[in-house]
Amino acid sequence: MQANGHIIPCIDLARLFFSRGLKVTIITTHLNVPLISRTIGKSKINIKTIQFPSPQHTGLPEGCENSESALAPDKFIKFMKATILLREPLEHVLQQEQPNCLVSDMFFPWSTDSAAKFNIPRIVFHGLGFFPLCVLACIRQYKPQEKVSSYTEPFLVPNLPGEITLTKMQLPQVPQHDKVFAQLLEESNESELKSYGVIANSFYELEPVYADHYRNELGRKAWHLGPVSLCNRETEEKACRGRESSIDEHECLKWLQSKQPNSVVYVCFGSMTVFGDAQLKEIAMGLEASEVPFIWVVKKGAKSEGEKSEWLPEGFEERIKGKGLIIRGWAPQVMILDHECVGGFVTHCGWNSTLEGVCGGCSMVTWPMYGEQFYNAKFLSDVVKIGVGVGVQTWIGMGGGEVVKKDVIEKAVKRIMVGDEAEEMRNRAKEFGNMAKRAVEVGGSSYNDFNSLIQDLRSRAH
Ligand SMILES: O=c1ccn([C@@H]2O[C@H](COP(=O)(O)OP(=O)(O)O[C@H]3O[C@H](CO)[C@@H](O)[C@H](O)[C@H]3O)[C@@H](O)[C@H]2O)c(=O)[nH]1
Repeated sequence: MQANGHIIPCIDLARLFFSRGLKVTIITTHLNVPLISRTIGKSKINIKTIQFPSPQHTGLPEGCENSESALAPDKFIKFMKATILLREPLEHVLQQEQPNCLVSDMFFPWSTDSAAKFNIPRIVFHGLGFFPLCVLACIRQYKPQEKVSSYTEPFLVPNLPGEITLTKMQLPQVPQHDKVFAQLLEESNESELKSYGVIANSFYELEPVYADHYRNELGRKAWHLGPVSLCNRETEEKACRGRESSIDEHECLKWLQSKQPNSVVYVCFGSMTVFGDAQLKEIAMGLEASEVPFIWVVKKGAKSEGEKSEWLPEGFEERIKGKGLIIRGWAPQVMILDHECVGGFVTHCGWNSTLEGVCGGCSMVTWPMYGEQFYNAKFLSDVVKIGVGVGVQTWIGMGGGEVVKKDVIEKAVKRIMVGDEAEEMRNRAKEFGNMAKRAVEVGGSSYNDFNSLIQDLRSRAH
C-alpha cells in the first residue's frame, strides 16, 4: 500500500481482521509508520518495517516513501519503479512469518508470485466496491471506448447491468509516454486474475446487482467486508484515523454542535487533490452564496499566523465567521461525516469518500477528477440516486482542469441541502447508512462474508 487513499482503508481492514481474533502483521516502510500507528490505535497489530530502497537506487530524494510525497510526474514514475524493489524484503518477511494469507494492494502485482513461492494465497485489496470493479473489468475486456468516434460520444458499458453510459473523456487517461504506469496497470490486472481473490470495500445491500455480476458473470472470487471505516466506532478512533488532523477534534465537534441537524455541507476532495487559486476562489464564493453552513478542507500549505490566503475573496473569513470552517490540511473526515449536523458532502468520489458519505447518511455533490472517480460518480447519481453532478465531464488529473464556476457550485450545494429533492436523497442515503451499520454487525452480510473468507482459507490449507 502506498497512497493514503489505499493505506488508510488497508489499516481499517487490518483492524477488522484483528477484531475477529486473527493475528495481523502490517508490512510497511519506516516513514509510513506514524500514520499506521495512529490509525491502528489500541489494536495489538504488529508492524513490520522493511527498508525503502535508497536514493542511490531510486533517484528519488530522501523521504519519498508514499505516493503523496511523490506526486510530481517525474517522481511518481521513479516511485512506482522503486516499489518493485520491495519484493525481496517482502519475501524475506513472508519466509520469517509464514502467514496463512497475504493481503496486498493492487499496485504490488509481483506479490502474487512472492506469496506463491511460500505457498501462501494472495488476496488483492484495491479499496474499491463492486460497481467500479465491474466497470473497470468490462472496459478492460470490451474496450467500448475504441468504438466511438470522439471523446464526447457516449457509449454503454457492455455486459454491465443498468445501462451505464460513459464517454472516453471520463476514462482514466494514461499518457502515451507513461509506459511504466501503463505496464504496471497491465501487470496488476494479470496478477489479480492469478490471485486467490479480491476483498471489496462494500456491503451487499448497497450494490447487490453488481456484487452478483462481479462474482457470477465476471467469474471473480470476492468477499465484501466493508464498509471498513466502520471499524472506527469511538470518536477518538475516528479522529485519529489517517494523518494528524490540522484541527483540534474538540474544537471541530464544538463548532458542529452549534449547528442544526443535517444543516452542514462538508467539502473535501480526498488525500491528493490540490486545486489552483482560481478554483479555490470559485469554491469559496459558491459556498458563501449558497448560505449553507460548511466545513471546507483545503490541501494547500498550512497558513501561518497572520498570513493572508490570497486565494480567498477579500474579507471572506470575517464574513463567514460562525457559518463556515476552513480546515487547511488534514481533516478528521469520518468523524465529521458521522456527525448528525452534517447532511451533505461535496466529494471527488474517491471510493473511500463515497462509502464514508453513504455511512454518514449524506446526499452528495459529485465532482470526479481522476482514477475511477467518474464511475463512482455515476454510481451515486444513477444507481443509488443520492448524488448530483457538478457538471465536470473530463478526466483531469490531480491538479484540477477547467475551473468550475461559483454559480454552478452554489446551485449544486443548494440542490443537495435544501428542499424536497435534497431531503429525499438524504433519506435514501440514511437508509443505506443504516444498512451499512447492520452489515458489519454480528449476522450482517459483511460479517458473514468474513466468515466465508476464513472458511475458504481454512479449506485451502487442508
Ligand atoms: O482531509 C482528509 C482527506 C482524506 N481523508 C481520508 O482519506 C481517504 C481518502 O480516500 P478517497 O476518498 O478514496 O480518495 P483518494 O485519496 O483520492 O483515493 C485514491 O484511492 C481510492 C481507493 O482506491 C480511489 O477510489 C481514488 O480514486 C484514488 O484517488 C478517506 O478514507 C478519507 O476519510 C481524511 O481523513 N482527511
